[in-house]
Amino acid sequence: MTDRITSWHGSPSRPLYTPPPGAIDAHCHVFGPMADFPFSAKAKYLPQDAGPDMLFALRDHLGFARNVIVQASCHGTDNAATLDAIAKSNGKARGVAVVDPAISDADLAALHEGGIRGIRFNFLKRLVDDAPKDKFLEVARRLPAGWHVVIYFEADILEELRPFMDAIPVPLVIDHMGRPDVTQGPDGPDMKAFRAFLDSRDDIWFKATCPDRLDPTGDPWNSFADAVAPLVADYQDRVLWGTDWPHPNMQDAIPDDGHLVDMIPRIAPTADLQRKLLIDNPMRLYWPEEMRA
Ligand SMILES: O=C(O)/C=C(\CC(=O)C(=O)O)C(=O)O
Repeated sequence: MTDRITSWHGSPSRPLYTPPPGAIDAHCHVFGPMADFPFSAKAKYLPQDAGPDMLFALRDHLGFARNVIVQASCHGTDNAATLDAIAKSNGKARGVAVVDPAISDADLAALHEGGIRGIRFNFLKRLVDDAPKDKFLEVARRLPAGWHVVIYFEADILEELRPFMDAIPVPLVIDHMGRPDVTQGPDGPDMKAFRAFLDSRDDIWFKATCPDRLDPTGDPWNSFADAVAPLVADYQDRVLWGTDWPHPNMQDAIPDDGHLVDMIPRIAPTADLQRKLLIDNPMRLYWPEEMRA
């Protein structure tokens, strides 16, 4: 691994769709800057810098108000870059950390202070060397109050992960719907299995994200729109949306972020659905104190 890669669009279009005021991009990342926050020795990709200034400029360009920054695997379990971006956001960002499962309770509390509200378990073999379920469960059982667990896996291991996920005692948020094959359509086996999983607990949330990763037909990602719109309609109180900027590992098919935003009205066609997807749902997970006010 030598060359640093660029996986994001240099001049994304302005979306045709205007998000409602207060809209939240609930899945994005920061990379570095490397001089301040070196990448992990175990990183599977080495990106160019994509720090908080760039993220917040994109947020404004696309018409969003807040970000949820998810620790990317290239930073390993050192959450300093994510915490730095949250600290620079003037309260407009919160985050999801990746931790060493042996983390102390005091360090978890410090992450909470820094704006973290969940931890991520990544089961993609191309991104992480190992994913120790027993240790993950142990830390999931002692998270600060109100936190959740984000899980990233591909559709072919959903069933295998079920006993593990069933044992996690806090809400689950599934990245990119567990990467279904969207070309199977809304009633295909992958979507059916994911729906059965969602039906097993009412505290499983998911991100209706990443048409660029999931739809091989390419922009405008019609298969994604067809497969995902019914899921959003049927589980409208537990779905989130995000850009996935800076699109780790997408250097060979970089999406235009403006076009990604234009997917929103196709999967959430009414103002009511859009408010839930972009504001109410992410606020409940990441800024619950403002919901109670
Ligand atoms: O971030 C994503 O949405 C997806 C990723 C990267 C990733 O998860 C990570 O680096 O932690 C992927 O599929 O390569």
